[in-house]
Amino acid sequence: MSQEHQNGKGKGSGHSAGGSNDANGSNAPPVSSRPQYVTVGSGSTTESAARLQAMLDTDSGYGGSMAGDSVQGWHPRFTEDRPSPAHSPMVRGESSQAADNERRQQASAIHQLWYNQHRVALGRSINRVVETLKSLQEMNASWPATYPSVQRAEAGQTQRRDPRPGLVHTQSTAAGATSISEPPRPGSMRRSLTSIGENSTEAESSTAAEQRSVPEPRLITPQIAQEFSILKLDLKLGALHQTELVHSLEKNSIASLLDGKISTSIKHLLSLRDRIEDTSSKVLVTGDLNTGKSTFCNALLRRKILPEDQQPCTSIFCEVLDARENGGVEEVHAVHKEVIYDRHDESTYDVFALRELERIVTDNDTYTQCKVYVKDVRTIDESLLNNGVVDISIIDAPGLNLDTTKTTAVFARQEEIDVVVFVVSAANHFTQTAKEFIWAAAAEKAYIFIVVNGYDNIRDKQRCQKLILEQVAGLSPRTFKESAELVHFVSSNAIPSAPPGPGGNGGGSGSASGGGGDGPEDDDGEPEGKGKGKEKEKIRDFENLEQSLRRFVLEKRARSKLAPAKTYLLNVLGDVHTLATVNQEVAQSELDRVTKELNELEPLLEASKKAKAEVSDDIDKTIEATCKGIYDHTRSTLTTAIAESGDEDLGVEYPGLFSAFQYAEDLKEAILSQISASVIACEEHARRRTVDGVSSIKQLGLLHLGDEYTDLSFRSDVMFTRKRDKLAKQVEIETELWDFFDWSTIIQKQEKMAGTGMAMTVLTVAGGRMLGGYGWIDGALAGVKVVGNNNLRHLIIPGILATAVAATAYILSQIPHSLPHRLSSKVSAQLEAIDYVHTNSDRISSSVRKVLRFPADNLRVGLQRSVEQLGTKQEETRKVKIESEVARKYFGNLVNESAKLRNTVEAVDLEGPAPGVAAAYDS
Ligand SMILES: Nc1nc2c(ncn2[C@@H]2O[C@H](COP(=O)(O)OP(=O)(O)OP(=O)(O)O)[C@@H](O)[C@H]2O)c(=O)[nH]1
Repeated sequence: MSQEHQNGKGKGSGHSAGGSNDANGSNAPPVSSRPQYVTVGSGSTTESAARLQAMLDTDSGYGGSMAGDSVQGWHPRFTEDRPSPAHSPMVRGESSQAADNERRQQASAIHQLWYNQHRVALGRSINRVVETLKSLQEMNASWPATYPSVQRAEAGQTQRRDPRPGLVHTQSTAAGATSISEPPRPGSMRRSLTSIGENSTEAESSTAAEQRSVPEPRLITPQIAQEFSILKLDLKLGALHQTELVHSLEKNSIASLLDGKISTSIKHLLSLRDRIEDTSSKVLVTGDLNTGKSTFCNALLRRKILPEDQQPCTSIFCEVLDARENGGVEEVHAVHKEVIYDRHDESTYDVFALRELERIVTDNDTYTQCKVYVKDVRTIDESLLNNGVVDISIIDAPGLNLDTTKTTAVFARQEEIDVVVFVVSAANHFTQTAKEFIWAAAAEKAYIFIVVNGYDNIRDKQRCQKLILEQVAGLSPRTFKESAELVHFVSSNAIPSAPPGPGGNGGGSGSASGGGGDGPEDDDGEPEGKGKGKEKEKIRDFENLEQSLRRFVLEKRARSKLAPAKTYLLNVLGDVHTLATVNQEVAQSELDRVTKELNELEPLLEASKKAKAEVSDDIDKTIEATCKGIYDHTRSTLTTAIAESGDEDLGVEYPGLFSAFQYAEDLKEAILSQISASVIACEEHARRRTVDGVSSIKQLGLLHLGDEYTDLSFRSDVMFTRKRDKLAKQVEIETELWDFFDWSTIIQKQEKMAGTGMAMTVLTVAGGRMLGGYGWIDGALAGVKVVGNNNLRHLIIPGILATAVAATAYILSQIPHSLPHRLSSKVSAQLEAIDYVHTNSDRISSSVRKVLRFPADNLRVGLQRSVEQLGTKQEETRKVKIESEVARKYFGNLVNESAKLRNTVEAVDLEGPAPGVAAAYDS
């Protein structure tokens, strides 16, 4: 019974790529660009089927319903080389078969509708999640997201802080927030202990409780860290624990790792989107060596296509596809090693005839896999390769052994593999390799279709079933739960098959007709009727398997095709939700922190600005007042010192007349050194005032700058060392003879004495004034008057002499009294001439000003810097505040958005049966 290729025949509306072998899909569909549902069968579509068809046209997800969304629409490539299949001709004719066909059509249409609704919903969700992830990536670039990390309870470490630009930034989390309401995660996420000691049920004494170190509050519990499934960072660097690594890595490194994870996730989501848009499905048949995998595939195809042997022979992956995908030509494409197969690029494979397959399959040095294009000998009602809804290819994998297990596991993990059929020998049960493979595959695929082959060899069939099912329960509980559908006990070699040649037709659709030539011998030696009965039973069992497999592939396609997308979406959304929640908290705590910081900064800055202005004024005033005080003090001190220098006891002994000049020199020196001493005293005074001044500036600095104030070392002893007063050099006074006569005193005394008696005058001159006074000449003249001229003539000479002697003696005796005054007056006059007092006062006060200005300027600079620093800090904090506000808003929205998206994705119910489908197939 060969299958006819019926392009456009018997279709409600044409298949978009019906009859087109154009690889590029250039043959646009005649009516709409969307592919349309293929009505199969006799062509007699009923009203209800037509209605369903119409629904599919409007809500197929291939076009209309997707329009307006950014969901990727129909891809022409998915229809390429996929002509509509022929339907089984009506043999039984008439009503019962027509009703049967219609029922199947309806079931298929309903299923397609149901499937498409879910597909569109998931497609939309994928797009939204991709957009969400992209925005998260952008946010992560501008505001490095905090990756949740676990604080180890036993470590009791203080939370580490991570520097944000210019400011200290909380790395992990805000203290206090101890938990996050985490939505339930998909899958069987196991909750582990939250921390050491938390599960301790032992009673503890109150003292122990007091002494026990309280673990720091944690925002991220270990469970949450564990629950990261997609965006979990793979931090396997060195011997550090993951959480320690999260802490030890810089925040930006974490952010860039996260960025990489997000990119990978986006890529995967896009490939998942392509995958759910794809109408093709792949079934991987695998199992232990020689368990009858090839025999089983051949039985499914009802043709002896794949080589069967009693010894292991399949060494490469053989993918059996409908020949219509190869322009209707039956042939083998043996794919070269390490190339990606492209049917349109012959350099990627070698072409062989079907009969050469056995040789290729055993020659595993040249090829890694081959594509076997075969014509389907069965109608679409029975065919597994093409059934009008989906194109299925069957992949016969090499038997599992040390060399192939890994390859097959990798193969099974491929996204294109919708169903893994595991063939196990009824006699040998599951080997260790088989168990390991199923464990691994079950984690990936959730359901495994198990074929227990060679059931004909088993005598105690019930025991075999029991033992196998027990093992399945342990290996894949979900598969076990649906074992009626997913675990089948069959004898593949009992299925009649056609030879491999072109157009070969083996058992055909009427396979229930009984065992063909390839059927096993009735080795039980039982009567023929009973033997035939057994054969029929084997065929029925196999047909049941086929129906289940079709259901599994078709009806539960949603699970195999859409479930990975749903699971992945839920996982990624769960991760995004966790990240968003954590980062919302972090952004909030960051915002609180910077807001507080800003509130504190503002008055600080104001105070700093005010202090800067005030302190600057204060300092200036203090310096000026100090300098003025020092100037005045110096001036008055020096003036007094100079004025009184003659009155002081200068400590110079009068050595006598003969050393009068020396005496004058000594006196001069003593006067000068006395003045110098008072200069030094003034300097000392100024020094003390300067020390006070410097110290008060320092106090101001400490008051306004605190620790920021840099104290300058001030050495008061160095003051006035460079510009010393060189008084001796400035004053040059010659001692003159007249200096020894104190004319002013003499004249003064003479004035006082005027008006007294002559005798007294003479006596005075001769006696009393001998000791001092300058009026001796007047006295002498008065004496002349008294004595008379004659007497005078006798007296005059000796008198004059006596008087002169007396006067000289007097004058000389007055030297110690008169000379200091005289010299002091001369020094004073000369010092006045050189403006000595002012110069020194100015020198000292200027020096003080200079010294005080140094710390004052330093303080001013410090205050200026403080204002600038506070200003910069305020700017940065404001920036961080804005960033944190944006981040908090963003992550807050992301929390809601991810939760909403999760609800949408969770609402896509792939677990329940497609409406009406089960009933349609229950026959
Ligand atoms: N009795 C019995 N023999 C079977 C059954 N299925 C397959 N065989 C035989 O088991 C042998 C191995 O079958 P294959 O299909 O080559 O096994 P395989 O698993 O494909 O082998 P490799 O891929 O090479 O590992 C063949 O001789 C088959 O005829 C069955 O259900 N019952």
